[in-house]
Amino acid sequence: MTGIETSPGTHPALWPAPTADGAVDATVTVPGSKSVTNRGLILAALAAEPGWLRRPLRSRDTLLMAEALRAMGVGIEEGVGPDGGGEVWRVIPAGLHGPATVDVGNAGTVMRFLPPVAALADGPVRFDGDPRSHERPLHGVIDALRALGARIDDDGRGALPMTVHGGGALDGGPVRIDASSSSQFVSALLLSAPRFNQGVEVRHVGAALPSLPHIRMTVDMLRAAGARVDTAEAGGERGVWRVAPSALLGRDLVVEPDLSNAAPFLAAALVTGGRVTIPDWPEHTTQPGDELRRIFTEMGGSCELTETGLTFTGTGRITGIDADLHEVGELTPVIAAVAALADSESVLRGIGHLRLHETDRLAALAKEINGLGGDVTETEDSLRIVPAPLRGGIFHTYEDHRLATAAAVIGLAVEGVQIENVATTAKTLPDFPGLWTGMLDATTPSARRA
Ligand SMILES: O=C(O)C1=C[C@@H](OP(=O)(O)O)[C@@H](O)[C@H](O)C1
Ligand SMILES: C=C(OP(=O)(O)O)C(=O)O
Repeated sequence: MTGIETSPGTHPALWPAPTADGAVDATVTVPGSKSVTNRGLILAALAAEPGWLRRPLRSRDTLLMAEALRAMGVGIEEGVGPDGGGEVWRVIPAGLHGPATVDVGNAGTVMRFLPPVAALADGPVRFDGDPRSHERPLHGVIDALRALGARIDDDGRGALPMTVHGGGALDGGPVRIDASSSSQFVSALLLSAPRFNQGVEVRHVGAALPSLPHIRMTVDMLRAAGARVDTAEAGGERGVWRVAPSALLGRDLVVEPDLSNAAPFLAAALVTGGRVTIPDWPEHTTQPGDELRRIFTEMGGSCELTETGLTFTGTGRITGIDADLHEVGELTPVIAAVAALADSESVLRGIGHLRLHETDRLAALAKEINGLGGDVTETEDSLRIVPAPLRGGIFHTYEDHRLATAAAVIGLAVEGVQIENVATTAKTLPDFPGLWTGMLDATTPSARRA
């Protein structure tokens, strides 16, 4: 399938993935949600008054977002809350200015959510990022912004690098886009739309739209900031979202833990027959990671949501799963890792769009799990994972944070897994190796398996 190439002998640092010598029994405080933090930053930057983000995620993707907004004139002060209770960012909106340059890294949220903001700036904003950012689809945002009145120079591929020539305002209005390759096209247009002269009406045309929970997150956060949004769920047309022009409120937003980044830790409970508690798991949330409760329960564990958080308990026995992950695609790598350790076959469906994520995740997962002796086959939009005895070896990660955390899950049960460039986890999870070894250190001898 799509070529995932590795050149022998050029491995950036290899991290020996720790094996678990017993059942984990730990409480793991997972840092804030990437998706909530980056939406929170945009909405606060576009508001009519200052706002706060409490417990924001401080990782590569969110720092790139903050830096880009600062480059356009927004004030973002990073500090500690008055009660000493964790990090707080104060966001002070200001007129949006160009010329500015934006480094998007390999952050989908930065490369898609910021061009509509840049269209409101009063000068040119140049966008560029990691080599992979040139390959990730952006046409939905570029074409839509042009249709809504923006001037954009790109090289004609509908991808980065590009310059958005902000004109100080944008007409807005109705627009049709094909967002089947990324839900972030829709979220991008909706987030800035209260500041467009006519708001926006986005109509998705094309094949099925992935990651609907992330669009719900956009809609919920817009409404919480005072925007008026019409959706199919509120009685509107299917595949159509309308945002009215309005001022946005400055909020005091507490960022939820990143439930997708809780995945490897919950998986550790499943794989080792142990128990992991994630504090502050929200009772209601739009984060796709909430689906892990159902998915990992089906794979053999059980979970309990209490005031302390979510406690997930495994039995040490893992059952394969047949699951459509179209709406929760970013959970796939860790679920695939667990499936590779299961005692029956798994099929993960509806995930063709993952070929356009940080790397081609279907090709990368198949190649790397098979490199350890696994039996994974890909179709254009699915993975079939058949149990097979795994052995140690190098797990390449292709600068994909979720490939690295997936490898760590396999490493719990398989001796000698070496993870290439584990530092790539910093895209969304600061100090993953520290959190991971901390979880394993907290394994109590009484909880260890015989
Ligand atoms: O809006 C968001 O915060 C996200 C939407 C999803 O993107 P796609 O729809 O491109 O999969 C998800 O995979 C990504 O990690 C975060
Ligand atoms: C797809 C992902 O990220 P991005 O926001 O870069 O699209 C992800 O985090 O799994």
